[in-house]
Amino acid sequence: MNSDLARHNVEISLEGVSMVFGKKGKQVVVLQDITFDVKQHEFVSLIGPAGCGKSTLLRLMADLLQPTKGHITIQKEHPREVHLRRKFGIVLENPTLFEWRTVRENMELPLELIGHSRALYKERMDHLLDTVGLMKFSDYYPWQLSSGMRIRVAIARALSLDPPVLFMDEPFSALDEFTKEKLQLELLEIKKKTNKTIVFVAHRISEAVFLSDRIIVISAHPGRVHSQHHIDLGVSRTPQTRESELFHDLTKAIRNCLPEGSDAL
Ligand SMILES: Nc1ncnc2c1ncn2[C@@H]1O[C@H](COP(=O)(O)OP(=O)(O)OP(=O)(O)O)[C@@H](O)[C@H]1O
Repeated sequence: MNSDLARHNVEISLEGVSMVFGKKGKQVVVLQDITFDVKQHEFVSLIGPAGCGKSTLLRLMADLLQPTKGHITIQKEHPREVHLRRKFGIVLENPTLFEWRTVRENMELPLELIGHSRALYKERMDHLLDTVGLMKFSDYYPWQLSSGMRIRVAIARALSLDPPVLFMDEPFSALDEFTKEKLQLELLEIKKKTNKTIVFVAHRISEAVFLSDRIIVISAHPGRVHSQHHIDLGVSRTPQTRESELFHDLTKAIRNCLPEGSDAL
């Protein structure tokens, strides 16, 4: 691919991004000189030792924080502009659902916030409910759902305005191993159906390898891009993919990049 074409495909771009927390005299440089691109429709995971700044990096991209230095663009625009036009969705760890609203009503919340008629979007909501496998549960309340189903509602809510980009911060970390693996497979299905660009803060190396097209390893103190790894496991990943030699080799290669004792195992 020539460089013009490669640039044309860029969805998110970070250039020389640094983040310093604290006031003068007691400043902590959390991220330093971070530069990378995320291509349209790519699934990119961030991984690194605890406290290296992965969530901070995601929050900078999602306009929840402003960088001390450097530039971030999404589709060549400032994240603020993109945020205002609701062109990305976010799913955080332990997402909050409104317990007095049904699954469908929780998903409709972003539409209501910008004054869209719910009736007009019924078809889209039906389609989304189908995409996340919750059609039969649309009238359930959050307290009637399993933890995995609650996360599926949060993903559907983040996609309700059909944004091209989805940011996810360790969305599965609180789930048991069985539910986590099921949700990872479902997320790949959702990705296939919706073709979103996804930036995902991963809890485990194996999770990042299973889900991603590319993994960016962040080193700590300060957080910098340590290395990037293309994950050539193809588009049709199944539970058997986790048993393959390539999967084990990729996981091992990334583990070897992380300092000993990192909790991202
Ligand atoms: N608003 C803030 N003010 C001051 N320091 C902060 C703030 N947000 C994050 N930090 C600090 O920045 C560092 C990076 O935090 P961050 O949550 O981004 O790391 P992380 O890699 O996502 O960690 P984990 O893997 O444990 O979730 C930590 O030392 C944290 O204490």
